[in-house]
This record gives sequence, structure tokens and C-alpha cells, in this order.
Amino acid sequence: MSQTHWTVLGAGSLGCLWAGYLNQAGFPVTLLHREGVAAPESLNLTRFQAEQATAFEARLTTASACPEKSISRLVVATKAHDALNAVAGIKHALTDNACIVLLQNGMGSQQAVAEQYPEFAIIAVCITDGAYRTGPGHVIHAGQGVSRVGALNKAGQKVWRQVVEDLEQTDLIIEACEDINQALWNKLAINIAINGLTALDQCLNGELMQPERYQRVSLLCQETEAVMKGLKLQLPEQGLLQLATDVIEGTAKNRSSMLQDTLRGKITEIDYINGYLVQQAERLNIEVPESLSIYRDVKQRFNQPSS
Ligand SMILES: NC(=O)C1=CN([C@@H]2O[C@H](COP(=O)(O)OP(=O)(O)OC[C@H]3O[C@@H](n4cnc5c(N)ncnc54)[C@H](OP(=O)(O)O)[C@@H]3O)[C@@H](O)[C@H]2O)C=CC1
Ligand SMILES: CC(C)(CO)C(=O)C(=O)O
Repeated sequence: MSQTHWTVLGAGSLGCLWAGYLNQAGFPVTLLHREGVAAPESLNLTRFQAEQATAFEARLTTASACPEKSISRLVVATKAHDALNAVAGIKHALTDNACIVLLQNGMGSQQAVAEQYPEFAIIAVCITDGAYRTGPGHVIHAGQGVSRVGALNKAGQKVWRQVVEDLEQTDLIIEACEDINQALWNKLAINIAINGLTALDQCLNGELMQPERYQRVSLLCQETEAVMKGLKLQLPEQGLLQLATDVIEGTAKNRSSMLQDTLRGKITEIDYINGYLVQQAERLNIEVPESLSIYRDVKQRFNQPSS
């Protein structure tokens, strides 16, 4: 079994999920929690559809306590708006040829890290699993999904297969992805159609099937299709509206991550979802009024910091 040492930055839902699955597959793991916040007292993972939680082990520390050039494989498991700062805070500890694996939803944060740090191998993962924490260090794997893993830069292409091989030793469902940009866009399209609307209407995903809301979902998908066409991306065979509808129906009882963030008074990822579409549309001179209105309304209603 490979003994790659994995360092996971961010002890939230996905950070604990990945740390748990990696460690239970035999990898030594370090889990970096926030500076100034107490480390979790215990770590455990309830695997998908398992009845009981199982303990996992990880060395718990913070970024500033990590020695210079000690980390060769870093997973960044923060929200999109924290990713760039988080990498800046751990840069001293990265080896010269380190690989950074980014788990963020939406788009824009991964590209910002790749642009800022071309010297490192940058890998992005497009994740459809669902996980939540019940307390510090305790994570529930609530929805089985797929983690699509692909390289974001040239250095990433050199180590990508090795990263996939390591991850395939875990019980996560891993897919090597030749075109991670396309995979991220497909997931982005779904999040554009669902997240902002559910946050604004404070409704479950399935409630987007109500006619007035569904009309907006349809407009959002049309706008995303226009931008994807402008960027020469491939559109899913069934069309974006059908893709989004399948996800809405498959996750009908879920609260979207953005709805959950607003309920907890947290910063949402709107800048990296509808906000990212608006940015791309501006570059292409395409109008996206529905996404623009959702972007502005989420920013205003939930008192979100300006980007
Ligand atoms: N949870 C899920 O099911 C899924 C999540 N994703 C995506 O994965 C990403 C992570 O989501 P999730 O795990 O749910 O988010 P969480 O908020 O649960 O976890 C993020 C963690 O990172 C911590 N953090 C942020 N900055 C730093 C830093 N500089 N140093 C140390 N810790 C830091 C946060 O601390 P603090 O709380 O103090 O801010 C928090 O504990 C998001 O982009 C999300 O959209 C994608 C698919 C599924
Ligand atoms: C697919 C969806 C919309 C599921 O809730 C999601 O990814 C999210 O909530 O962020």
C-alpha cells in the first residue's frame, strides 16, 4: 500500500470526509484546523448508509505550525472564498514539487489558485457526494456521489494519474477526468439553476418544481447554455434544463448548500456560481439577466461581502 502522506486543510464536512476515507484506506493524514480554534477532540466518519460511525486518525495541527517544505500532497477543503487565502497560509510548508488538490464547488477559485501558483501541480475535483458534520471532527457521508479528478495545469498533468491511483484505494467513488473544466462547468450549471433560487426562496430543492420557480430555473439554464456555447463547451445531450431537473428531483428533500449557508448566517459561494456566470457572460457580451438578478439579490438580502 502506498504511504503518501496527505495533508487536508480545513476540518469541515468535506475535509473530515476526505481525511476519514484516506486514513481508513491506510494513508497517514494530517488535518489542519483553523488557527485559534480548538482542534476536534475526536475524529469519526459515518460511511454512506452505515449505521455506526467509525473512528479515524489524523495528526491535528494548524498551517502556521507546519514546518517549512514538509507537505507534498495538500487537499484544500475550504469554501471557495477561503481557498486562495488558505493556500497562501500554508505555502511555506509546501515542497518545491508539491501537488495541491482543490475540492471547491463553483468556478473561479480553482483558477485563481492555479494562476497564483503555477509552480505547483494543481488538481481540481468535481464532487457530487453530500456530507455534513454533526460536531467538530464528526462527519456523516449522507449522499454517495462521484469525485471527478483532473489536472488544472501542466505540472498537474504529470502527477494526476498518481493522485487518482491513491484516491482509488479509498472507498470514495473516483473517476479520472481528462477534461475537468467541462466537468466543473456541468456541475456549475446545476448549482446556477438551484442554489441561488433555493436560498432566496428559502425552499427545498424539490420546491423548485413549482411552476413560477421552474420558469426561473428554465431561464437560468438557457442563459448558462448560451455562455457555454460561447465558450465552445460541450452541452450535455439531454440539455441543461433536463440535467438540472434530474438533480432537483433526485435531491428533492435536500436543502442546497447555499440555503444552509444563509440559514447559518455564513458567506455563500454565490460569487463562484451565478457570479462566475455573470463574469464570463460579460467577457462574451452575452446578457444573463436572470443570473445577474439572483447574484445581486443574494448579495443584498444576505448581506454578503462585496467581491
Ligand atoms: N459538504 C458537501 O457535501 C460538499 C461540499 N462541496 C464543496 O466543498 C467545499 C468545502 O465545503 P464544506 O466542507 O461543506 O465546507 P465547511 O464550511 O464545512 O468546511 C470548510 C472548513 O474550512 C475551514 N477553513 C477555511 N479557511 C481555513 C484556513 N485558512 N485554515 C484552516 N481552516 C480553514 C473552515 O473553518 P471555519 O468554519 O472556521 O470557516 C471550515 O471548517 C465547498 O466549496 C463546498 O461547496 C462540494 C460537494 C459536496
Ligand atoms: C446539487 C446540489 C444543488 C444539491 O443540493 C448542490 O451541489 C449544493 O447544494 O450545493
